[in-house]
Amino acid sequence: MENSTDMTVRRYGSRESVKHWKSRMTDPKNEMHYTPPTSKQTKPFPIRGERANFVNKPHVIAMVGLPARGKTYISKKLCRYLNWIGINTKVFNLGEYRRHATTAYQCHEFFRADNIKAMAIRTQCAMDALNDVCRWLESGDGEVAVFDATNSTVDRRRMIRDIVVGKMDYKLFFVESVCNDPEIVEQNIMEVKVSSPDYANMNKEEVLADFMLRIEHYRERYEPLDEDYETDLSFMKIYNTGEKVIVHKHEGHIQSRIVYYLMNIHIVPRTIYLTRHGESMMNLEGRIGGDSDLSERGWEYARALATFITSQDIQGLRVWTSWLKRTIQTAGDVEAPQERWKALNEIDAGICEEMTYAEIAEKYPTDFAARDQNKFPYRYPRGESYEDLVARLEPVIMELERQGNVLVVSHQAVIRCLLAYFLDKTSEELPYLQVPLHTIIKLTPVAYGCKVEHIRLPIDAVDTHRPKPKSACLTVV
Ligand SMILES: O=P(O)(O)OC[C@H]1O[C@@](CO)(OP(=O)(O)O)[C@@H](O)[C@@H]1O
Repeated sequence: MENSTDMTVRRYGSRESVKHWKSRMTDPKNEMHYTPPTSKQTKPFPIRGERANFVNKPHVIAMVGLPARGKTYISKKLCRYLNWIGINTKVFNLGEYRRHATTAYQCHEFFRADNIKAMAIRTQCAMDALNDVCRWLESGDGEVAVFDATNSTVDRRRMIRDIVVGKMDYKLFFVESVCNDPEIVEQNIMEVKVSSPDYANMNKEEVLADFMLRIEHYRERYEPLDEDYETDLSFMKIYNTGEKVIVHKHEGHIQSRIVYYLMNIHIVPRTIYLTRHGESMMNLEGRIGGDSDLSERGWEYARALATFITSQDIQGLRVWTSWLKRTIQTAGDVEAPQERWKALNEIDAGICEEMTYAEIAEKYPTDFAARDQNKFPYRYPRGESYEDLVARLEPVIMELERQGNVLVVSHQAVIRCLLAYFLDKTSEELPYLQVPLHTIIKLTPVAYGCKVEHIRLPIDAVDTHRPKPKSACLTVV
């Protein structure tokens, strides 16, 4: 899956915190107390669901570790998570700068410690990447930049600290991935390095041999992070993909969240199955929310789902449903341990619960138009927004990251939020993701992303998807 670097799309979080921090740094009159930004008041309509800002000083997360230790995997995953919770994050991968600055990769010799010419290019690339990191954070667009490189010597980390902390006064947190299990390293090389542009013309065996030598060149100079030596640095060290974790001097909310998240992820292969409940009585009437029973066809789907799951013979499967009848009925015949999560309940439509879209448009035309204009932050009066839902679902994501095979039976809006996390979708795309009834969405982790399969079971159902109107002003029901 591609890492999202699209800066034109505003992610869930507000950038006001960073802009405000910048103005504080540049305005000599400014005291250290916080003045809320005023620009929110000029938005086209009040964004009632806007979440609290998390980041009031830009952060650089710098990876550390020998090649093939999962640094890029961690960087991309962390970036996806932070964007999903509303913190605008981007990965800067040093390998890409190096490929850009050099002609086609020849072999491991390029990485020898005594290759002076190559070393000069590599140092320049690191400076260029860091420059871009700082420019991006300075522009106010970004909140967290992940610097994906080996950063494997004390000297390199000192240079990063001098620029990031000394010059820019940003926060800096190092994440080191240590792996001494040769099987994991080899698996990593075979899964991701063989398809690297560096190795376009080599077969798998040649790639493995070359990459092992590349690692040896790095190992000659490798200086792992050490709390007794680099005493001032904030960092965490992850051993063997999470077997052990050490945290040193982490500071503040954002670093705590990063530590907690990275402590929960694992790389054991598994599959996540997402499905909505079977068609409900309210779906048949075109009504949103409520707690109705399944329709005749919904019950049929429940039976077909159980048969499908049995046919897949999924090891250690767990089933999670919401607290609402339609999901519990749908999962009823599935033979696996079941858990009910209130957090998986459908979006609370507040005063619009159990109404049809046409009724809402007639009774609350202003609200209806506001939702069409900007669906993600729109909060139903006395109900929830998609943005609220993402916050409510964070513990579910964290637990999904810890688990093996799971079948989640939930609702249209909830599954959109979960899908957005796994597929790295923006807040604009999220509320319009297609989650049809009577369809199982199978997610299998591959390399840096997820493979998605839609398995439609052959039982008819109504279509509850309401697409984004062409013009938000001309709302058509
Ligand atoms: O955000 P929109 O597109 O309105 O979709 C969410 C709606 O989907 C529905 C069906 O219309 O979900 P579900 O049937 O999965 O419980 C409503 O309950 C919910 O309000």
